[in-house]
Amino acid sequence: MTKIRVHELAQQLGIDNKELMAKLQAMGIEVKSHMSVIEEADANKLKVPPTVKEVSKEEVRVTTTLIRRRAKVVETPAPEPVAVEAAPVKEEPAIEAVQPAPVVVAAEPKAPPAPVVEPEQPKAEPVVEPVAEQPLDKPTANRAKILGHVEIPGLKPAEKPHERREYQHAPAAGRPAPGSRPAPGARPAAPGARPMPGARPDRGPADRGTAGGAAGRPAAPAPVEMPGNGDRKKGRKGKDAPVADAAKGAKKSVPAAKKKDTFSRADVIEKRERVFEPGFRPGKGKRREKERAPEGRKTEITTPKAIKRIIKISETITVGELAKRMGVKANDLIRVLMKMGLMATINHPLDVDTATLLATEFGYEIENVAVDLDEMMETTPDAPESLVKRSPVVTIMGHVDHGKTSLLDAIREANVIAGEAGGITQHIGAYDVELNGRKITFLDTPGHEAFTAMRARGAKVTDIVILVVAADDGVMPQTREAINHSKAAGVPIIVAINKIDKPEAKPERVKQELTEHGLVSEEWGGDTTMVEVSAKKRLNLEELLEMVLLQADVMDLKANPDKEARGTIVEAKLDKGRGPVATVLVQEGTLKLGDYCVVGIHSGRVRAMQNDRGDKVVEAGPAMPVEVIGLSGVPDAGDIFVAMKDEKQAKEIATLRQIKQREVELAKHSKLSLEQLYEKIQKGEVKDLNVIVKGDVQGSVEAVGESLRKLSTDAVRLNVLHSAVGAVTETDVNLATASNAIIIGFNVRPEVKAQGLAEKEGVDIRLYNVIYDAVEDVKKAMEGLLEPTLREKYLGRAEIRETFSVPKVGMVAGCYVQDGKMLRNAQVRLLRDNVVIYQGKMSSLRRFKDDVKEVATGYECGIGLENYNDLKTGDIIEAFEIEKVAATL
Ligand SMILES: Nc1nc2c(ncn2[C@@H]2O[C@H](COP(=O)(O)OP(=O)(O)OP(=O)(O)O)[C@@H](O)[C@H]2O)c(=O)[nH]1
Repeated sequence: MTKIRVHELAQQLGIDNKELMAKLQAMGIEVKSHMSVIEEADANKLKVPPTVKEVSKEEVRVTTTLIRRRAKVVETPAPEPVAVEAAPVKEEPAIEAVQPAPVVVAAEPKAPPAPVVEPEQPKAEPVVEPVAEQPLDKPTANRAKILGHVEIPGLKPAEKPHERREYQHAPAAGRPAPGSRPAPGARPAAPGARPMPGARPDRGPADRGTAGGAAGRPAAPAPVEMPGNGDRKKGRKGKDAPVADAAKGAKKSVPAAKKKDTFSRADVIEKRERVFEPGFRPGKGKRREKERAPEGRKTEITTPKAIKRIIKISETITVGELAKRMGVKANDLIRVLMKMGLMATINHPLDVDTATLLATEFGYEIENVAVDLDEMMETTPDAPESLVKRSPVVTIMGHVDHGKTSLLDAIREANVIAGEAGGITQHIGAYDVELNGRKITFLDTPGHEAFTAMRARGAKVTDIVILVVAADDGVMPQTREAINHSKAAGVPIIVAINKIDKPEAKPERVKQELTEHGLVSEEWGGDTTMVEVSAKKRLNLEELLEMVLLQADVMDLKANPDKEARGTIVEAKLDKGRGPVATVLVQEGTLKLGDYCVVGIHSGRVRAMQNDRGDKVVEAGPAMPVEVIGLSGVPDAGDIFVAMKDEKQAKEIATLRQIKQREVELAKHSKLSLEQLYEKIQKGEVKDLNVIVKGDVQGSVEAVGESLRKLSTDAVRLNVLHSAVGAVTETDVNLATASNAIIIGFNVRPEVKAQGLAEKEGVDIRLYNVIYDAVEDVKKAMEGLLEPTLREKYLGRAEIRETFSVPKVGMVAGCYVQDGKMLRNAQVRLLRDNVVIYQGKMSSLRRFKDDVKEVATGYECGIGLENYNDLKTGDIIEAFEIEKVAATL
């Protein structure tokens, strides 16, 4: 027998505890307090009054989330007590007991028996029936499942959440929802909860009736779907599952059905494809099958057309770029390269041969466009009859202060004064002088530096060199350099012995000294023309020019003026008003106004030209210097100028050159190093080993030079191109670049700029302080036996500005770091006038009073040298590290 506590019963009856206790006592039931327990049977007696003053609730849904409930007392005649009892106790009431409840109250345990809805009861059954008849179960279930997540534009916004909620609740159909317990409210609520079927005009009267019934009640139809849901499920459970299933199907089919009305088939397919089944695209008949067919097929590897299998490169290409162009992974290329014995990264530049090997592996071909470029620029040799005499181009060289500039000026002025075109002379880097109706072109950049720099760029401009030697000074270091540079370029020399007006002038002594350098005067039976001149007094200038013309005659200088012009840039600058301005020395052909041209990496069109006197000219023939306006950029001195008729071609070449320049910079490789020497000798690439020797004293320079010359073999001839006392200079590096030479420094160091240039140009500078080592290295390299070398890495240099004597420590130098950095414990060299006077270790490096690890450029510091005290102001301390470099033979 179940029992119930007094307060629970009081709560159920809606009276307070005391009232209930009084009632119980009146009935003869003993209770002590509200916690006392009474029999259920006794309790039931209390629950059945002759007339029930029932507290019911009137509910009004104010908004979708808010329901207003008002308690109201309904005086109703008591229905059969059984049904009343069943409500709270029975969990699964029979379908017969289901009372249509006023809406949501289904959740209330005290659902009132509702006569209000009595008339609707018979309509409750048919509600489900028409839904069950919907023939949408199978196909719609599928489609609904797929499309359920898709935004359905045809659906009213209010219906969407509704729809979704139903879907969510559907799986709970098997168990009684909590809200479903008060069965009485169940079924009639369902149609109200589901306005959609009801909304369909073809739903049948029952449906409409139900919907109408629901609408007739205070509760709004839409929000009440939850209990309705549960109720319907209950109904299904209680009666027959198929009906419920059908309901479920109907439920789910609703969007599908709706969609049918509002969507085009294409919409659905498009969505399905986008959201669920990329690749799904039903078509009509054969087309559909055709489109679907490839899905099943295996991926075919397509072979590019033959034309696409050719990859054009310009000298070099990086691994990454090659991979991209072949459409393969860079890693695959790297793997193949490793098999070929080359460890490469993605940015590693490959030369044409390697790229060809690699490309062949992947079925591609490499075409070197650079060759094409050369071909494009190539000129057909001129027919002998087309060649006409041209004037010679002269460069003046000589030692400092021997009078180069004075001589140039004197020649020019004399010429101007001589009544030539006159006017104000312009500095354009080159000028013409005339003698007896014949022209001579002088390059206005005296010294061998410019000469060699141009040569290093591949330009061969000068026909004749005038070597100026001061009669009072004789042959000096730069005189020797000039001789060597001219010889290396294979340019004939005419010697101008200057300053003969000076009383102390000794031209004979000069001639004597020159013979030591292989220049023997014609007077003495040699083949070198020597003219005694005075720039100051303008003595023998004409004679000198005559000699130049004579030499030109001997050389038989000719060019074809009747073709597109070719020349060399002598000078170039960016003019604020005129843009890039370049002086071109036309070497063959005739340059005309309006010609298109390509110069190095630039192209352009000749918009204006003027000569060295500032006159506008419309054309310039061979050996004529002319200032050109109209280039796209400022070229470098030494760049080759080529005129062409086709603008497109000019632009194309310039672009290709830009690409090539970039690639060459990437592939910066050394011109020739001792390590590569043997390999190159073996390949037959090197027949002459050119060496430049620089040393601290003449004796050692000669000794090194002589020892090296003796290394010449039948296979390789060793040429000492130039040897001199002093540091390795930029000019030496330029000479080495131009002649593919190696520089050997004996007890000297390269100048900072020379070091940088050598690195840029890939010139090998070898420094020694034992002659034997220098000679041995070259010998071993020639024999292919060069062992791993210890190569030093330059760190920086500091100038000694002051010296201090520190007790117990010795001499310390107050230094200023000019370049790079000073590192404590680095190896150092002490240079006085670029000659090494000490080599050892740094013992201390300080800034103010603190020991520091490193001092950068632009800072001052104190440096002490290990066991060396002979420090002087103006000396240079050079710091370096020794690294081991494996010979790459
Ligand atoms: N007496 C005399 N002095 C001359 C003669 N030629 C040049 N000089 C003087 O020598 C000095 C140097 O002349 P430059 O023409 O500047 O010599 P440079 O070779 O061009 O010198 P750098 O440009 O420094 O290499 C000047 O003071 C000239 O006046 C000459 O024929 N006779």
